[in-house]
Amino acid sequence: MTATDISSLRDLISRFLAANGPTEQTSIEALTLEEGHAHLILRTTARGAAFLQDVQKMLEEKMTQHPAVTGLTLSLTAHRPTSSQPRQADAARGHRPLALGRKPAGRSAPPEACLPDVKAVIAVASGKGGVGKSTTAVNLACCLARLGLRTGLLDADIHGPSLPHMLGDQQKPTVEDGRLRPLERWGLETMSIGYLVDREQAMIWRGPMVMGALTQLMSDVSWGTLDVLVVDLPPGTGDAQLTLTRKLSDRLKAGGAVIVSTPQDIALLDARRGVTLFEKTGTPVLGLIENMSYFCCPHCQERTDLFGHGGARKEAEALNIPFLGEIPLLRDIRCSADEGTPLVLREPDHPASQAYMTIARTLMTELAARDA
Ligand SMILES: Nc1ncnc2c1ncn2[C@@H]1O[C@H](COP(=O)(O)OP(=O)(O)OP(=O)(O)O)[C@@H](O)[C@H]1O
Repeated sequence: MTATDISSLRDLISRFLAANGPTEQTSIEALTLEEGHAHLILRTTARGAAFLQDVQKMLEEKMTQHPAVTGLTLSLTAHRPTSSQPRQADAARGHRPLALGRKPAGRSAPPEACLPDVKAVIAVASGKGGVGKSTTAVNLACCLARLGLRTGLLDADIHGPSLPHMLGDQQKPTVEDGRLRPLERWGLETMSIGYLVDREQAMIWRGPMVMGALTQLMSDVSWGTLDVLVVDLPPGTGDAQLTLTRKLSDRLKAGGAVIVSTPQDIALLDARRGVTLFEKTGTPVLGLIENMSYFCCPHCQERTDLFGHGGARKEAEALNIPFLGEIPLLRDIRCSADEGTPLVLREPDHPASQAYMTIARTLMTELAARDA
């Protein structure tokens, strides 16, 4: 080992942190090199730790490409959070190292158990945007709460959070004991990035920032004990969805994914991609919902199949997954979402509310079967 090796290694780490941020919160606490084995301790904040967990593997790979490095031990220490600062998951409290111990270079530590007091997660997904995924997630979560389950609702759509609007809540969450308290709304524990930052601000976040924010919404929120957490995933089947599904994989095994689609061929094609994504990550698919299934004229009640009809049922059969039900395209559903009171609460006897309730009962039965 030479002083030049240490110095060039230090440079490499600093450049990596500058490129993958947040540098203002992360510094090299210690770096040693003994017979080719590098020991690196990074000091960071709760927010920095969340980012670093996502880029840790890349950093390890970069370091082991350095000619003087044959092995690596990487530890993170977190600053003790102040009362106004949300903290990273339990393992990062105080100065306790996040990832300790020798491990082969290039291998990440096993992920922390995410949401330890949440029994099951139901991820509501769609292959494309605008098909009514959030509307479905909100109404289903309210139904599950009405059925007696302790239910949470997490808006994981960082680029287009709609929960504050759909739940009619513009408050800011408070911080208690270093963690964000979910907002209690309509009997649900709820959290959304939309409660914390301006929509425009979150819109421009790039990949690592999005993943950092998502990690914090799961780990730095005192969700408490929940029977089920409904997660409104971002639309599409990209990296964010894949990473989230992997992070939640434990809890998703006790729950699963619900895919929302409209009846059109193009939307169904995207829904098929969604099924493939969940199969890839070993997430059980609870089924497919056809939203905007048909239009009912509010005046004469005549039914029109605007986008065709029954496509999702056929697609579900072809994919060998359950078909959970159909929700009509209704002005009442749109209006109640815009007014901040989900239809199932505003008009529980409405036929569409009953359709949501039937789907929620099927989901609850499925969760109970997994729990048995
Ligand atoms: N069944 C329905 N009948 C009438 N309007 C609906 C229905 N489902 C959703 N909508 C309306 O369609 C619009 C889009 O819905 P929503 O935000 O739930 O879609 P999304 O798939 O979550 O979109 P994205 O994820 O791209 O933001 C909203 O105005 C919502 O009120």
